[in-house]
Amino acid sequence: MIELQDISIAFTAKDRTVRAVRNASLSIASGQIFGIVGTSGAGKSTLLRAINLLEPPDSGLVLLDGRDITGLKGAALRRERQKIGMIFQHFNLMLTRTVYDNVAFTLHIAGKSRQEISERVPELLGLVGLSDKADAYPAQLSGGQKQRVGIARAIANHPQVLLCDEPTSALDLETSAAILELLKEINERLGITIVLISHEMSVIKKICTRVAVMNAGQIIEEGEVYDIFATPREEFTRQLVEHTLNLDLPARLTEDLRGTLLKILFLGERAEQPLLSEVALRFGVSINILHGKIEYINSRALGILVALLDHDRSEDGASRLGEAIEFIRQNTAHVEVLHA
Ligand SMILES: Nc1ncnc2c1ncn2[C@@H]1O[C@H](COP(=O)(O)OP(=O)(O)OP(=O)(O)O)[C@@H](O)[C@H]1O
Repeated sequence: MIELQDISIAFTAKDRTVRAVRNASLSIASGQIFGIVGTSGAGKSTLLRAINLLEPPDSGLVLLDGRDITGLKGAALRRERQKIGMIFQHFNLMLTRTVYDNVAFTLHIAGKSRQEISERVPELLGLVGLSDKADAYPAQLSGGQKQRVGIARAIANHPQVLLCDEPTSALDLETSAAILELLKEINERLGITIVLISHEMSVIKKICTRVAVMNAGQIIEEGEVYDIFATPREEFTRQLVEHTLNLDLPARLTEDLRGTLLKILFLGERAEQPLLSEVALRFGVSINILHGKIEYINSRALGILVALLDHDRSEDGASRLGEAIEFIRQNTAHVEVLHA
């Protein structure tokens, strides 16, 4: 369990002080893949680096399994840091050393014998899928392969925790997905707790179970990834989520609309049921679906539809439309009227 209690970190350069992290508190359960998301400059990196005290907090506490490690220095700090591996956006490999030596170096620093190193490095390279690259230099590797070396190095000393600082931001989409899969596998197979920061909600969605949202140095919202996507509380979070779900309609679709345009959210099994055809039959309204998708987040379905409802010109048409919208409201997670 990692606990951050009321962490604040400020940087002063020349006469300017930047309050990078402001009163941030988090509990991260062991075995979890925990995400921290926010736009550039939100303070994510600084908060992540507080966990292994690369960025010692000005105030607040860092607890690892209930032990306060905030004030540790020297050998005691180095011992704690062995329990926390880290990977970086730009990999931070030693360019003049081979893949084998990059990984071996970490083991050497931790005091492992030659024998232990010669057994452990091939095991690690196998785990990250680089058995055939032991003698290659970083310059000979693709971005994804470099990050695999970074991961092998970070988990070499059997850490409890792996900190990931924008681990896929320098990679293309496909490679990024493969690296996230590898991190997931490491979490499941080795039980290592992962804390990952990203500016992309899509990365968080793929791999994390819980997420904290940061804005201007503060944690503004925290919860299960599914819940944050389904019902974000803060406007800032809602915008991040909407951007990821990509529900923008082309302008021409919303010009000269006749009827009521709804955004409807279905959760869990409801996302797979044909509610709208039932509504059309029951209330005699027309339904035109303009946009829709079902996302699966941690294997739970989240359905989103943008639909235009309209009524005929009969006397009770308008009231039937009202009843239809109310029925949808009662049978789905959330209904937003985009245009009436
Ligand atoms: N060593 C430093 N010295 C001075 N200012 C810093 C330092 N490190 C970070 N900052 C400032 O603190 C704020 C938070 O930076 P941080 O890197 O934690 O944000 P971030 O959310 O990780 O963003 P990014 O993804 O762009 O790195 C920014 O305004 C940044 O300029």
